[in-house]
Amino acid sequence: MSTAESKTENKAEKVEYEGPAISFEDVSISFEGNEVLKNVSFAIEQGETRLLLGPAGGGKSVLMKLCDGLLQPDSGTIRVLGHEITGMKEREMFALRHRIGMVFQESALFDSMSVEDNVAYLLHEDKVPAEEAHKRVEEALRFVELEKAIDKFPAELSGGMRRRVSIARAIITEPDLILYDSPTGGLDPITSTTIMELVMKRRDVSHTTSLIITHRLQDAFYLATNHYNVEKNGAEKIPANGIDEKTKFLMLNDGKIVFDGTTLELTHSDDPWLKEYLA
Ligand SMILES: Nc1ncnc2c1ncn2[C@@H]1O[C@H](COP(=O)(O)OP(=O)(O)OP(=O)(O)O)[C@@H](O)[C@H]1O
Repeated sequence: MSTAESKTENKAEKVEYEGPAISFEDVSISFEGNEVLKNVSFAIEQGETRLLLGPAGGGKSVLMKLCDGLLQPDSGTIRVLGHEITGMKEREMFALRHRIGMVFQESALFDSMSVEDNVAYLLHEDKVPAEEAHKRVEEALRFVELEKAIDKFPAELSGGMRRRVSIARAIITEPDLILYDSPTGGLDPITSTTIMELVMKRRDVSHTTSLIITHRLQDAFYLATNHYNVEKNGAEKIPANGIDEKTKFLMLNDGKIVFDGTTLELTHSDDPWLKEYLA
């Protein structure tokens, strides 16, 4: 069986669509007169992993919330997974959100629920039978290597474990797109690396399109220069200083796109602002 065939089989309900996974055309949004995104346009192709970087307050989280329909722009057009979501009714957006996994900043788990119920949250909403839900939770927890924590509560987990649970929750519906908002924020460097390995595994094993906000340049370059090795169950440097062709960068500064391109284009850029940011 070819890789493409086995990939389709593994996906619960893969929906085919034309065009990019995400596209923004001339999108602007303000809060109380403060223009946070200014005529932003870009596209993320299907299968791509896009790293979203830039100084604090530049509009990264706002951009991500627009992708999930949690915010609506003042002007411009946003398409996600083949649908125009600008002006979309909440009921339709709700259905589309089942195809989008979101890993929120600081994990955003429900403290009063067990790990199992946190991970199964969307399945319970969809009234998936208990036995099937339990099987899928086990599978998702296996992916993040946290099967043993299934009966624990968030307060009993470390920050890194909570982040793993939130990744398991995001992948439970086998989404076509994953949005990670600062998945390593607040974690120590070693734990951050293990979380980035999971992001890499999702990229290289499931080939899920993703958008990842990160404040840590080293995390971004780790993802751009390593592949996930299934046999070794870990990251491996791409030989000969190679880079992952599907991993690209998007930089936001003060509400404007200041870079949109490949790792090589970024590292070879002569733009003074970029050079200083990367220094
Ligand atoms: N709901 C909101 N109401 C008012 N202002 C908001 C709202 N959401 C975001 N902002 C403002 O938009 C600007 C951009 O915020 P955003 O969180 O997108 O930045 P960011 O690039 O993600 O920053 P960080 O790296 O610190 O997470 C900030 O000035 C913020 O205060």
